[in-house]
Amino acid sequence: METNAIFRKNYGNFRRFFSMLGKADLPYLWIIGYLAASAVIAKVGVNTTEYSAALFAGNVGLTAVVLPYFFYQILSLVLSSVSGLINNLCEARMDRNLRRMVWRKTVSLPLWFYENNNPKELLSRITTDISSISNLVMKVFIPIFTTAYASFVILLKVSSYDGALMWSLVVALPVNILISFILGRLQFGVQDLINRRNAELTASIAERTNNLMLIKSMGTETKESGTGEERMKASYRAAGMNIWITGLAVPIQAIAGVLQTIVIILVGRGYYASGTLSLTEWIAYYGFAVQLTSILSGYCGYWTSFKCAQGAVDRVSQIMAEHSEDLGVGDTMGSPTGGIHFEKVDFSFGAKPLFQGLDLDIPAGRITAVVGPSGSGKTTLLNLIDRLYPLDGGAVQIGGKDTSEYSLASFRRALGYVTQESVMYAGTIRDNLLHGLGRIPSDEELDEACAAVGILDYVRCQPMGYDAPVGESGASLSGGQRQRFSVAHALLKKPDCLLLDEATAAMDIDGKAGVWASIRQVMAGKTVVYVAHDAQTIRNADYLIVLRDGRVQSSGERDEVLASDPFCREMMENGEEER
Ligand SMILES: Nc1ncnc2c1ncn2[C@@H]1O[C@H](COP(=O)(O)OP(=O)(O)OP(=O)(O)O)[C@@H](O)[C@H]1O
Repeated sequence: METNAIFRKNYGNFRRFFSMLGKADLPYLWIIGYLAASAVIAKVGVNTTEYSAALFAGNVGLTAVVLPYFFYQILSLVLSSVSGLINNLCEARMDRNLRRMVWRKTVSLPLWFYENNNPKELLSRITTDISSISNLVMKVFIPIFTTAYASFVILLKVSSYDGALMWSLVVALPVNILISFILGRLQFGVQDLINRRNAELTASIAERTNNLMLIKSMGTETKESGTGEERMKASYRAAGMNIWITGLAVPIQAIAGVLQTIVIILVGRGYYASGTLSLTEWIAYYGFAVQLTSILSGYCGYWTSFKCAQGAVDRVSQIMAEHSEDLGVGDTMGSPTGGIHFEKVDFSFGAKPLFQGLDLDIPAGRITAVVGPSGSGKTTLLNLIDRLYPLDGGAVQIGGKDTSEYSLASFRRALGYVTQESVMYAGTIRDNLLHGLGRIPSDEELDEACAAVGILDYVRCQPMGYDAPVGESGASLSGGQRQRFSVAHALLKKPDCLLLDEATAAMDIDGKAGVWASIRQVMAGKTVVYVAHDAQTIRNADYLIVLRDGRVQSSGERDEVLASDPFCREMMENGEEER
């Protein structure tokens, strides 16, 4: 958690928060509507209180008191319902707009950002944190203004009875604020603990349900259920503390309210007894005092919500402050001619250097395999060609031109990349094959691509054909089938340069041979770079590069390197033995 830069506690950065709100296309007109309705409600509330005071003081004139009282009561009710509705609508719209903005930002962030930040935590930024922020704005910030205005209207009215009388309402203010502050801090502390305990419980359960197969095969069910129960107990203890503190807060606030009422009654009684206040004013004064007390006790809740949302504000505004990848800036990449050249490339993951001054040539129009021991930098090499990470130094060139001069969008369109994971989305086979293609190929073309990778028979066996669902992340497919669809998808893209990271590793021997024959045919005359791990796959290459510890150990024509490089010789010998 400490390594997670964006989740560092950095309270108080409200400049970033307001700049984020400024970009969120907030429903300003609705907010203004809400503020206007609240201002009218404050005024109407004063009238309602005064007419009800007159009524209870015995003035029961139908047109002078009773009808206006009904009118203001109904108006107040209608306006309160409308303003409540507007507030909720504003909050929902704000949720939507903020989520849209943060999601757009999130997908445009560079890859390293996701590696430095836990993706599961990022999900909760877009869901829970944004809800807290919308709630903070609509249920705390804006009501602070509206209730402050309502208090001001009440105080103004009371001061119109007698200037000094107003101070009797204000005198209890510091005590109320202090109580709100202390209770708010306590409640925030416990709420924060509950959130952390619940997050730990959720993460623990999610991790274990994802690894049920491992738990069962290791026979650790009892141990794991004990771990889950410990987390549940911790969560229960935090909830218990919350119940006690809330239970304590209610009588404390009630006692503070009673004390204030005593002050109000004693002061008001004196004014009434001396004839400074009429009976109607005395009742109205009491009504205003009760309203003001209830407004002030609401500030305790504002404080808690504010403190709870502060972390969310900080986390989300830090995401928004990150630099996005600029997809459109640079030259448009046409069909690259010429090989790939690494010119004194430096690259490190954090403080750990991987490539230092790496020089490397990958010939154009040929198939090049990158081999080497685990951790030697093969995958990273492909990632750097695809510009998934920024270089620390040096340049990667294609056809003599620095790849960073091309716009990312056109560059990545020209390249096809099948990664180690063969990522698939929950959708249909067609959705996955068409994903990001920017065109809709005919079924014949889909058939051709699927036949090339030996998966057409599988598609034809599906009652829904290309419209058959593949399950969450392609869960209803085998690893080899996912790889075949991923290669088919890359071939449909018709790339000028194809990168494959162990893209056939999960296929059987015959399957691999068929797929490689198709790749050779479809990519004839174009550049293919792939990571190979076994003796069979390595034979598909024309050219070989052997990496070791981030350096090129050997490179050259396949047969020459196979004969001379000790790592390749060992790999081939092991491969022969396995046959
Ligand atoms: N996201 C990352 N953050 C930190 N270090 C990383 C990251 N990705 C890779 N590395 C490190 O960089 C080195 C090279 O990793 P890379 O995945 O490129 O190796 P590889 O040769 O493809 O390995 P394998 O054959 O096991 O897939 C390794 O030491 C690895 O631990």
